Amino acid sequence: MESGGKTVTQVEQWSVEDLVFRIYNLFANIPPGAQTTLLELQRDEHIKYLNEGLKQLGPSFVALDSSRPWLCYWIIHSMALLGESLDYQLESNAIDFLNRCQDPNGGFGGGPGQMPHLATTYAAVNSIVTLGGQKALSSINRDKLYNFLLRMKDPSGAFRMHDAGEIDVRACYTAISVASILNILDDELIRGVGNFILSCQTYEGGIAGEPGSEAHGGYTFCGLATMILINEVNHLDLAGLIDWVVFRQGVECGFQGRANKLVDGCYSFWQGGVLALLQRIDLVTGERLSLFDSGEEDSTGNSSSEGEDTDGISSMAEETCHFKNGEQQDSSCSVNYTSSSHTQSLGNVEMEPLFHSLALQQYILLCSQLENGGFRDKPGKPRDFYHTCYCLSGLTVCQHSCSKDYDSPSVPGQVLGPYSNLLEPVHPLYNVVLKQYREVREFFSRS
Ligand SMILES: CC(C)=CCC/C(C)=C/CC/C(C)=C/COP(=O)(O)OP(=O)(O)O
Ligand SMILES: [Zn+2]
Repeated sequence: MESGGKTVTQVEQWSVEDLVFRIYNLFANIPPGAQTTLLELQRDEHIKYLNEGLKQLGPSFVALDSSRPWLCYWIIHSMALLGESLDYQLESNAIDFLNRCQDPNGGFGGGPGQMPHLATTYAAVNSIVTLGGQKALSSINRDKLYNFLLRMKDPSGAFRMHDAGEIDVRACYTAISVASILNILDDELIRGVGNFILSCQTYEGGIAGEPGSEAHGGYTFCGLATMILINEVNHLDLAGLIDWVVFRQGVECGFQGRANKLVDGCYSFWQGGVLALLQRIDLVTGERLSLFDSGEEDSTGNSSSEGEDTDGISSMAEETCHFKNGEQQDSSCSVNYTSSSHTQSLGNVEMEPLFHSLALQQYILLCSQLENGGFRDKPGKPRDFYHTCYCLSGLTVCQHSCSKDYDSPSVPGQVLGPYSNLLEPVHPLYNVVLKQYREVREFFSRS
């Protein structure tokens, strides 16, 4: 087949410029009916690919031996995004397997008997939350997990990935995220984290993994989500952050992770998720940000100070709509950007949607999706479960980017391709599907 002067066999070697050309050509030359087919999410093929992956997670599986909870998360979360439930036996095997990765002194390792690590703890906890139900949720030893988190805390307040391991923004995010979702977050875990993240925001506006390094989308997501979870997001230079991240969406329509690098499907979530969070800061934190800035009282009549307000965390995690004149607006309230604190810090500029969501969906569906299932970084690269998870996560963030709150039905115009492409919504702070997030909040609010 000829397309734009290149044969299909050449497509896999196409450069970024060729990709743009390909996208334009596809839409210029193909009749409107056929365009929809090209943009169709290949649900059945993705589910087949993911199910095959789940079956391989058994004891004979040796690849990525120290990242097996990650494989569980990437596959189980992808299935949940597609609205697909797991086979009963596979689900039960996954719970047992993750339980065997749990260290007797708290936290989860990369496999049974491996030392506990914050990244695999985050992956295991998010997998268990996504599996849901009494058996899965009660398998987490929260007391021991809390002790593990305290052990990972450096005297500076930041976290190490593992015993004697590196201190970085990922470690802070994974620690705070699991503590928050399991309802064990307290002042001691929060102490010093905000200052560490602030020291990682660079002159470019994005956030680096550690002080002095280059801003990167993966760390920027981790840093921003952490600052929201600990109720200190107003300390970041939000105008600089927005400025950095909006320029990471390239002419190819996908996102790059850092300046002067190629776009990659996985940044659809890391960078798209940053924008989803920034757009919703008002929604997730109420008007507390502006109240912090001015030192005024909050809507409940309490004057708040940052860092000590754990109630702010739960109110945010329950997706509180913003309060006006002491009255909580109902769930139909609209997000009023002009009244939000971050627009104040931007000089009251009225905010448009922060990224081109339809264009990003186009990159994900046309360039990252494989017809026979799975997603990849870009054409020419093979599919894998990591990219499948984060391309699907980016897709749902796009589809719900204009919703008033996380689980309002997506506006049809926001879904590129057929409406059957619509995925389950996620809670963007944790990247777990909203339904499962609700279940875990309810489950652990009792204890
Ligand atoms: C929750 C959790 C553990 C999050 C991890 C976040 C994440 C994806 C961090 C990215 C790390 C990084 C610097 C990659 C650069 O890789 P590269 O040089 O191959 O890619 P690039 O050229 O696109 O920058
Ligand atoms: Zn990638």
